[in-house]
Amino acid sequence: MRVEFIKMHGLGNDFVVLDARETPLPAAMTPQVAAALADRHTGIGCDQLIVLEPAKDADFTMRIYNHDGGEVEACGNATRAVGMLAGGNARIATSGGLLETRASEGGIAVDMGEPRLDWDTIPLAYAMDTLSLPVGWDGLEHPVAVNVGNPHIVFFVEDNDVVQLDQLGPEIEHDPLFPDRINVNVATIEDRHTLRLRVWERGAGLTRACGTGACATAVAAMRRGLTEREVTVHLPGGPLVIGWGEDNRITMTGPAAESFRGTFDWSEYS
Ligand SMILES: N[C@@H](CCC[C@H](N)C(=O)O)C(=O)O
Repeated sequence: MRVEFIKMHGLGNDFVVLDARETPLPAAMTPQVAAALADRHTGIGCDQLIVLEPAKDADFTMRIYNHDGGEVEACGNATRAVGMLAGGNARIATSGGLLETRASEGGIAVDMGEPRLDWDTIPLAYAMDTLSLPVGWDGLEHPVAVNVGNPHIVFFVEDNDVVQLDQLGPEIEHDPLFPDRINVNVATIEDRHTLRLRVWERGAGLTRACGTGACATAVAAMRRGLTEREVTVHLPGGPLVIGWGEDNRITMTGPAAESFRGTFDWSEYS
């Protein structure tokens, strides 16, 4: 059976979107099918596979699968992309919580909800101060841990361009300190309004941008008193504006785009 897909991206973090709001998929999505579709050599190719389904208390549900097929709770860039697909304003149910998008001058703005900061909500394997974990990996030390729907660890360094993230990223992602694994962010503070960020994503590796990584890093910088409560985060794929309001909610604003549409034969992937 042929299934339609939409290829989208947010700052080069790319997605295959399967819109099952009206027509269900031929069978339930599995990690194996998701990984096969995400494969850049033998599938369509993407960092994350997104499945949209009907919802009771929201406009629709967004299910998120990493490049490796694992289902996860949140994806900031995909939230902007599917918000755009829905016309700008949408209430989207995810396993990480309800997210709201609206069309804005800078593209799509998303209310990403409240960050979780306690060690067991990250989650970490042991009780620790999440503002400065007493751990380090080859020069990367004393990170901040933040959960913004998904788990992140943030290192502040003098020059994030020189960090060997392709080597340290997988080591940190799989460290037993992180029972659910972790997304790894290395950031450099430019000034009180500007950050530079590179991200090793759990289950996807190095990506051009990570929306939740930008949110987690902004919150980490604000908790440390390094920046103001609104910052521009420059990722390899471009900038996102992140605010952390007095109401404790995070707002992310940035672009999203559709690349192309197509169809594939479900039986080839299942
Ligand atoms: N690209 C995403 C994050 C996708 C999920 C992440 N890799 C995880 O495993 O939590 C974003 O834009 O936030």
